[in-house]
Amino acid sequence: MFNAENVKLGIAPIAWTNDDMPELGRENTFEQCVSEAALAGFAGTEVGSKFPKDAAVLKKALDLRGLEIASAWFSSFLTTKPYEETEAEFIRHRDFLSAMGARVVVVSEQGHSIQGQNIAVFEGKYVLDDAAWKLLAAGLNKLGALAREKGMKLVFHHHMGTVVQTTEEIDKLLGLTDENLVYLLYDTGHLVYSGENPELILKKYVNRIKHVHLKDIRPAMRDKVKQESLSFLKGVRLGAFTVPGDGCIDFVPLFKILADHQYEGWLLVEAEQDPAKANPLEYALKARAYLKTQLGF
Ligand SMILES: O=C1C[C@@H](O)[C@H](O)[C@@H](O)C1=O
Ligand SMILES: [Co+2]
Repeated sequence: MFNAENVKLGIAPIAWTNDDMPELGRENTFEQCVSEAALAGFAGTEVGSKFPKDAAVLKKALDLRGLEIASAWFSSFLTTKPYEETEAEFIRHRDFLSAMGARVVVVSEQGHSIQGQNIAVFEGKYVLDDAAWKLLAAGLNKLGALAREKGMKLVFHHHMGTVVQTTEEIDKLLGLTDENLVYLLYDTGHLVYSGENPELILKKYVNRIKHVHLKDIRPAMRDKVKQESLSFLKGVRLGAFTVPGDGCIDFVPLFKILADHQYEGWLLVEAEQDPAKANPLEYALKARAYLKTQLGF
C-alpha cells in the first residue's frame, strides 16, 4: 500500500465554513476548524477564508495544533480577463503558500463558471471554443512556470459547473498543456457527480496527479440535482457531497492505483455539506476512521 512517509492526510475547512456559501457554518471559527481537524487526527488542511492572512500568525496557530498547509484554492479567469490580472493575483497567492510550506497550488478556471450561480449545473455549463481553450492552456502553462520557480506544482481542479468538468474536457486540458508545468488535482466527488469514470481517469493520469481531494457522493441527492435541474450550491445544501466512506464511491481500487504508482503528497478529505446537518467534527472523525481502515494509517 502507500508509503506513509510520503503520503499525508488532511481535511479541508469547507466542512466547517463553506467559502462558496459563507452562511453555511458562519458560526464556526478558524480556531474551532483547525482544532477539530487536529483532534480528528489529520496532519494538514487547506487555507480557508477565515484563516489569518498573516503567514506568521497562521503558522503559529497551526504549529500549536501540529497542522501543515497542503494548499489553497486559486480562481483563475484566463478565459474572461486579461492574463496579467490573473498572473498578479497568482504570484501573491503562490508566495503566501510557499511561505506556508505548501508544495502545490490548486487552480480552477472560474471564467464562465456557474458553480456559484443559481443556474442548473448540468444544463447551464459553458463549453469553451477552440480559441478559448488555447487561451486557457497558454495561461496555465505560464502560471505553471511561475509555480515551478518556487519549486511548487500547479494542480488543476476539474470541477462541476466549470469549463473543465467532463472526461473530454480533462483530456483536452491535459493534452493542450505542458505535462511538466500543469498537473492534475484529482477530486473523486466531482468526477462521480459529473457521471465520469473515476478509475479510468485515475489510471490514465495517475503520474500527473499531484494532489487528491477525497469526496464521496450521496447518489440520491446528486440525481435530484440532475432531474430537477438544480444549481451546484443547491446540491451542496441537499447533501450531494459527503466524506469518503459515507457515500457510493468505491475507494478501494482508487487507493490501490495511487499506491501502486507510488503517489506522494496529500490525500485531503473535502466534503462540503451543511454543518448544521453534518457536524464537522463528527464527519471528520468518520472520515479519519474510514481512512485508517483503508490505508492502515
Ligand atoms: O476543492 C474545492 C473547493 C471548493 O470551494 C469547491 O466548491 C469544492 O467543490 C471543491 O472541490
Ligand atoms: Co475539491
